[in-house]
Amino acid sequence: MKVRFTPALFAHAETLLGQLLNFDHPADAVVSRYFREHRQLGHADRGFVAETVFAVLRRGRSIEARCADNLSDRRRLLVALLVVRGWNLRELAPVLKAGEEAWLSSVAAFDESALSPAVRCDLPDWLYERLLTSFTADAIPVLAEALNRPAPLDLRVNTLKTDRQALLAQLAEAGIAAQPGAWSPLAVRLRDKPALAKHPLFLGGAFEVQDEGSQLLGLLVEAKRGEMVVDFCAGAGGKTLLLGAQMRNTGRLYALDVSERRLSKLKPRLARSGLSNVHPVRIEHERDQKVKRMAGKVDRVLVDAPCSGLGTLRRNPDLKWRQDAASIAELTAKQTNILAAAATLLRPGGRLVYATCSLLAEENERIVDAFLAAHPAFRLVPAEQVLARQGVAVSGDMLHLLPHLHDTDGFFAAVLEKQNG
Ligand SMILES: C[S@@+](CC[C@H](N)C(=O)[O-])C[C@H]1O[C@@H](n2cnc3c(N)ncnc32)[C@H](O)[C@@H]1O
Repeated sequence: MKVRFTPALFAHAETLLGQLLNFDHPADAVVSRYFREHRQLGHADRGFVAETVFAVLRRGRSIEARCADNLSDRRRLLVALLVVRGWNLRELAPVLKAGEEAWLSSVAAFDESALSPAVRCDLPDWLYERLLTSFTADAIPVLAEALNRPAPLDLRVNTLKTDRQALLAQLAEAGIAAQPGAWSPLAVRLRDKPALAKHPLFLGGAFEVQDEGSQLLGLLVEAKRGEMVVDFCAGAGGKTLLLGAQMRNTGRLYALDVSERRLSKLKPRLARSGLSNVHPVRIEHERDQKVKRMAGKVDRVLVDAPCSGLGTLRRNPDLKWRQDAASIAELTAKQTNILAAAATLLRPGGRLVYATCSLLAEENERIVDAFLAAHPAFRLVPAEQVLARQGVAVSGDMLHLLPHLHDTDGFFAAVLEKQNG
């Protein structure tokens, strides 16, 4: 749908950007609140405003460099439209003021090659430096380019209600263009971004919205019928729902989280899904008595740990500006403690999957390596073997999903098994 580009619409983007650049709340929450407060904005207007302010968040450093001494929220937006979204001066004309056309022509001719690599990649210096410990200097711009693009919309078919082929046929009938995902046998990728919240297929529980990479983390658990399974950091239950369906709605699946607010978002999703084997449990912290009571009894545990979320920059570009070395250090301490506590739940022979949506080695393999060094009863099971059994061809002992290689969000996962005896 083509938007009617007017000074009034542009002013909405400017006001919203001003709020976002305070960085005091997550960008998606600020955007949702703004749209709730401005209900007169239709679907296309919202799409324009959200995509344009997100373009500024994604490409903030190079946009600032182009603006140089002329920096303002208005100019950030004009540069984002011209350089990031590829609008031309004729398309921008309805909002341009005197002198801005000439200024934008000089901005378009700006030579980025003199900028530092971190600025060219639109990454903060601390993050660029850390990525250099895992990626080559040639790979980081390719990774950054993928992270700076909007994510596609993926669905996970609910196998309790339907199968992928049937869902694809129903979506086609409803005029929604879709294709099977490239990796997950449960995934459907949509061509566009239709509003789905009121769609009968969604309300009937045929699918949930879930990035294809996130689905692979759930598949690594290989939860089976009749088992006792714990989703230790369940949040709003994106992965809980997949685990419950894998268990064919049998056994017991505990959805733990410290946040009542997040767990409460699981309730309507459970109702749609048709699952009745899920038990949401609010815990105070990872050493809660409710956790201790399950020690040694559980077949499988998923630890989808709280993390920097830097693998999700396609959706949450503000995260790179809202974190620093100190917040990462706090997270790694938390991840270490949660993993150690969650591991106590397993029976001998049981399996734990440690997962994050981070790109940083210190939140990922370093946490797992330290855990294995301190817990000789555990061994690493090659992730590629577990996925190959389910028809997924991704290589690596530990799973690294990357937007520039897999066209998913960035994810990490390791499968750990507790030895018998
Ligand atoms: C990455 S999110 C989980 C997302 C969720 N698994 C999903 O697929 O939608 C991490 C979750 O860990 C929770 N968390 C933080 N500290 C925790 C702790 N000590 N024990 C259990 N959960 C915790 C957070 O509230 C958050 O919901």
